[in-house]
Amino acid sequence: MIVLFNCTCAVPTTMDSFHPVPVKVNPDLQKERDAALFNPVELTYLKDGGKDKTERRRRCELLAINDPDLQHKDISFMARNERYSNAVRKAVIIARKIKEHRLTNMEEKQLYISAATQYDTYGFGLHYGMFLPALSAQCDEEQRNYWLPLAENLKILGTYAQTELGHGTFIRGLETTAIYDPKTEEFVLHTPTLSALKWWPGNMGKTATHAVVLAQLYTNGKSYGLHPFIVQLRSLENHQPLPGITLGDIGPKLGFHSFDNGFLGFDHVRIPRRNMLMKYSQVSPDGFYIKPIHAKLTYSTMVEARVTLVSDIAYSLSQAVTIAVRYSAVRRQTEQIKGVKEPQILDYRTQQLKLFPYLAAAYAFTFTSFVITGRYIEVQNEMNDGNMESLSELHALSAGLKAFTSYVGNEGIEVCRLSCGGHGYSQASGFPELYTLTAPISTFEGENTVMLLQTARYLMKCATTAKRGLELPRFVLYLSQRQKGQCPARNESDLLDHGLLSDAFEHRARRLVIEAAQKMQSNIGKGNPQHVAWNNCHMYLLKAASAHCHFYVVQTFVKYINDTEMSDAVRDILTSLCQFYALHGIWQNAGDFLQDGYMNGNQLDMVQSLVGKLLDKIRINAVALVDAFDFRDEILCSKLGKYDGNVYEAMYEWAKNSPLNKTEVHDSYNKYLRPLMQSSKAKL
Ligand SMILES: CCCCCCCCCCCCCCCCC/C=C/C(=O)SCCNC(=O)CCNC(=O)[C@H](O)C(C)(C)COP(=O)(O)OP(=O)(O)OC[C@H]1O[C@@H](n2cnc3c(N)ncnc32)[C@H](O)[C@@H]1OP(=O)(O)O
Ligand SMILES: Cc1cc2nc3c(=O)[nH]c(=O)nc-3n(C[C@H](O)[C@H](O)[C@H](O)COP(=O)(O)OP(=O)(O)OC[C@H]3O[C@@H](n4cnc5c(N)ncnc54)[C@H](O)[C@@H]3O)c2cc1C
Repeated sequence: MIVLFNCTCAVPTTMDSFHPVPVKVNPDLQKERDAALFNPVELTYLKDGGKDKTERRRRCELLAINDPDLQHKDISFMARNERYSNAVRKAVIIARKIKEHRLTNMEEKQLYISAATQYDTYGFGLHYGMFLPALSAQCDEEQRNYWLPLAENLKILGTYAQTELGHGTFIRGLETTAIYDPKTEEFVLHTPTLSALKWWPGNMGKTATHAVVLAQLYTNGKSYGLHPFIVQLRSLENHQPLPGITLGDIGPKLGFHSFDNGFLGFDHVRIPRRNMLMKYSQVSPDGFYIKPIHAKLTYSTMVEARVTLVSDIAYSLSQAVTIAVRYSAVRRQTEQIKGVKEPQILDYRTQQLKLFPYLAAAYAFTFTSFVITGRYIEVQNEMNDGNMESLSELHALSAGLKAFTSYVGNEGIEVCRLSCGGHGYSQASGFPELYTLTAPISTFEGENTVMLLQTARYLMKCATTAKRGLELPRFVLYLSQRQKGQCPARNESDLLDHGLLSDAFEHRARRLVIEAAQKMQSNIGKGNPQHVAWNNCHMYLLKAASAHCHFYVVQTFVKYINDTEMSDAVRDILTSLCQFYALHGIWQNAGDFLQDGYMNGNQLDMVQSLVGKLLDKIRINAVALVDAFDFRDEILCSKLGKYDGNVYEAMYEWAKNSPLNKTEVHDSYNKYLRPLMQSSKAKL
């Protein structure tokens, strides 16, 4: 995104403050920073995993931000074709620069890419985000040695082609076929119907030369279900689609305008036998099929992607609250006392009630993303040793958390936009790009309702296991514990206890999981087949899965504060934020806590009163809390969320760049308006 305005008034950064020292900071924002009760830099270090890591991140970001080759006009002022072309141009430069800057570590590469692309999508997003992970996870040794160097060195560009026009969720129902022909030792890929066209894969419309294609495998006349194949789509000489392959862009979408999501059809396309990715299942030259050690290993690329999306949501939500909180500190509205300055909108309780729950959620999700990423790595290591025991647990956890956090994240970004009034609707705010980039996370990598139902399916099994007194994995161990009678809180100070708050969410999750399991049992008891009972119980199952994820996030937030070393000042504010996250969650879901008498009306009154009191504690630190996310202006890409708070100047400068302002009088005046207004017999 554009960097013109932000750089003009900058002097070099200091070590502790990453932000260029502006000529003048809006006094309202300065006042907020002066009043904060903790040093935001400390929290930045904590969030990044230490001062060294923060400095390394800042260095990577600066490499991209200061690079003249990566500059361009604001994408808001570009048409789709130009955006696509610009994204490809940048992707190519990024690849070259990563080498030049010798960024070898994956985290550094990601930081660099995210600073270089900012609010736009990355032109090789699917190549790095899914194609390479799919190859890494699904190729056998020999295939890895062949394909990975080609993909890593960008000799081929890939995508992940799973979804079809007729099926996205129900992947067992995908129609593309890969029929093995032992005579030639080839698979024949075919699209038998219109609904079998691959539809949606990113970077497929115009960019990719290859795809990992998910297709139904047939050999010796028998169907063996979905398997991954690597297929060349376009010529490496002239980029033309290869014979038998139909390719194109699916057209404009709500967002992702720089992305060429595509369609793909096969007309009996032959590929060598060894283009089936054979780490887990194989077809021998004579067509003999060897099945995988776990039936769902083909789905592993999606599990990895879902884990990553939890961090992405935390990042986007952090950006949204940074914009909205800073803007709310400098925006003044509605005189309260005649002649006295209008208050900062951040002082309105309603504004705080809009923003602070999402500020707290942004931190909660950041800490949750650390834990789930750690768990992913553990399970991955176990799987590399041939132990698949924890795959189901990881699937349930990642599917549920991806859905839970993206629901809240999308809602939060929209609430932040609304909280900025009219200016939130301008592209200058950054919200339209941020919202449309984040919105599809609720859909892709597994539609959210469907993902929560997958978590519920796992929880139902765990409830049965618990009932039988058998052992459960750690993250669902609470299901085997007895329900505690009533919430023991007698006064407000009891309700601030992290243990008590976590217990309340645990109680709610256990009750709702058990309730859903009972409803299922009674539905089946009435003679309903499993799938009918399941459908009848959707409302209980969804609630149970959501409550489980909510508990997981609260518990993770509490544990993070308990287990992490930090200064008293930072601990104090994170403690308030965590209390607020939990209490606000109880208040918003009061019915769940009252329904079985776990809490009573008096306790709920206290919860509500505490939510109000904690608003003050957060209010004084709100700007410092968003400063601690440490987004440079060039990354935030928002005129409302600028670090210096000089919002109106920035908006005016930005608007002047609108292509409509290129000429004083637009062409349409001479074409349409002038004839209309100057004709004596104008007909409308
Ligand atoms: C220089 C280098 C730098 C690197 C930088 C990197 C930069 C990266 C930038 C990235 C930018 C990316 C941009 C945007 C990307 C967007 C891309 C989007 C991609 C996609 O959307 S891909 C398509 C995703 N599709 C889906 O997710 C489909 C969802 N559907 C399903 O997953 C399944 O069909 C299902 C789970 C809903 C149902 O499956 P199925 O019918 O087979 O299963 P059942 O319901 O019958 O259950 C059977 C049992 O299987 C278990 N199960 C299901 N899934 C899994 C799994 N994944 N793992 C383990 N187990 C699984 C069920 O739980 C059942 O178990 P049970 O024991 O029988 O109960
Ligand atoms: C921006 C974007 C990028 C994408 N990129 C890729 C890509 O790179 N590669 C790729 O292969 N795909 C990609 N996809 C496709 C994406 O993965 C699918 O759209 C997604 O998995 C949802 O599937 P669907 O479209 O079939 O939704 P549907 O399943 O048709 O969902 C429609 C509705 O039906 C409901 N529903 C469906 N099944 C059930 C059920 N069993 N129980 C209850 N309710 C149900 C859902 O909850 C939803 O409300 C992308 C999609 C988007 C939007």
